[in-house]
Amino acid sequence: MSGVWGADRVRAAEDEVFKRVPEGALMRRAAFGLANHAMTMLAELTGGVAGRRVTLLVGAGNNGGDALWAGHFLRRRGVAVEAVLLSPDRAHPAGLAALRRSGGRIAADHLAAVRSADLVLDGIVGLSARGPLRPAAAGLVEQVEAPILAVDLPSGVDPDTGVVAGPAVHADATVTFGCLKPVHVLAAGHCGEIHLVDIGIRAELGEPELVVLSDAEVGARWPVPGPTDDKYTQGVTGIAAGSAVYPGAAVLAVGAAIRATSGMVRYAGEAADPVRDRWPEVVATGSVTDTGRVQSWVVGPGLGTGKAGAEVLRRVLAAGVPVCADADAITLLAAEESRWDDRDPDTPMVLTPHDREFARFAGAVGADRVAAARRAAARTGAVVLLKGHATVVAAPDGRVLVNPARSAWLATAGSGDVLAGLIGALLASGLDPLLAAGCAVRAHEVAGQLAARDAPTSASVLVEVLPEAIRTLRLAAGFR
Ligand SMILES: NC(=O)C1=CN([C@@H]2O[C@H](COP(=O)(O)OP(=O)(O)OC[C@H]3O[C@@H](n4cnc5c(N)ncnc54)[C@H](O)[C@@H]3O)[C@@H](O)[C@H]2O)[C@@H](O)CC1
Ligand SMILES: [K+]
Repeated sequence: MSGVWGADRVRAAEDEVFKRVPEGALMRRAAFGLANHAMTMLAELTGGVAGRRVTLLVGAGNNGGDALWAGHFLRRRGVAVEAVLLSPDRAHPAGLAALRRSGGRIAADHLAAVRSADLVLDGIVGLSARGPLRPAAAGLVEQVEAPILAVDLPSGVDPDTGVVAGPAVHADATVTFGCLKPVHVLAAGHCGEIHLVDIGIRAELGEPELVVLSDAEVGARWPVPGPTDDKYTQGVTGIAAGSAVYPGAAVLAVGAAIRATSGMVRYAGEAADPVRDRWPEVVATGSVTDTGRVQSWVVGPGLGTGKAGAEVLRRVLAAGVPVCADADAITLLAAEESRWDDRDPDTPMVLTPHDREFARFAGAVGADRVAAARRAAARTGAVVLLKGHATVVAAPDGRVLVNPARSAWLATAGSGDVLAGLIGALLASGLDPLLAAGCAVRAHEVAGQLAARDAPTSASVLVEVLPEAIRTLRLAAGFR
């Protein structure tokens, strides 16, 4: 489990450490780790470090200080280092002196320094950054052709929200210090490969603000049958989705639930025939009232937002079992406040909105996606899974899981139906709703990778590769 802490918490932890350790010592430790990664990158990129050139982009604060100190360590290993000082009067004095002592140069011609580099270190701004890159820095970054190693975080990306509101660094790799910050999981695409350098603040950080589940953790939690299990004891998933006009959503959600666990799946709705044709193992009926007992319901995909859909939602919410409400179910809940009352507030619920659906029941998402999801979860008493490139899953008690996307292949029609089916199956197995949603997102993501293999894919293929995705997760957890 990787913990993630915001800028304020990191600063507070650093302040605690400064009571015992001089400020400069922490920075030198950070910069030494940074220089090591720069050396590795240089060696990989150019087959050796002799005669290689590193250019430092140095801003006004300690982030620039890190870059200058790293330049000093690189100089000592024979690398040619040039520093571009974006705010010459405010460049970190000790870092600047160290770089000068070891023979590093201050660039007179900024453009030439950037263009001649084999590797560029982005020390423009770090944790105290506000807003996008300013024009001078943006102009230089645009001219960089060499790989960029971001110091702590890619400059121009908001440290706490990952928002990119204008020009920003697109790093090939990022070396961060002490812990992961929200930018690394919410804007992973701007960070490249992320390396963490320990600077001894972990003990002062306390409980993480966000958590990223690893493949191994998801694999370890994935429900599998034990020797005494039968089809009922593993949890029966009910799927109330699809319609005569839109049977596809039902077929996909049912398929995902079937492949997620070995438990049983029941289907209720107008698409019973196509569902049965595709998935003979499903017990399919026309209506939720005829369905036998289930341990969870998935309601919403392709359901429709008319009277019939509303009645299905009402019955599902009143069933007293965990519910994953997706798509049309969210729209129905948003349309009429009183529909929330059909739910027993103690029964777990997972809502899976994209931004537009979210806005319907909780207001505009805004720049801070984590805060928005947390707010909506607290208000509804449900786990809120806010879809996006990074998926944010918030529990009513304030816990938040984030899944940083590794690609965008999952942005395809029907992908959400598959996710809903997965969540339903994990809820039926008895997993805590936050974990059910978090584990489902991860499996969905891994399935997306396997399905796409660098070419566009489809939701049907996602369902096909689910067993392989679960196998991958379980392998990561050491199950063979
Ligand atoms: N506190 C410490 O001892 C340590 C700090 N570390 C480094 O220090 C960084 C934080 O340093 P600082 O708090 O000095 O702040 P930054 O280096 O992030 O920013 C410095 C200043 O840049 C200006 N600025 C803000 N947004 C800007 C923008 N968009 N464009 C241009 N300028 C902008 C502001 O005046 C800000 O105070 C961390 O990210 C990390 O790299 C590490 O050395 C570890 C130890
Ligand atoms: K930076």
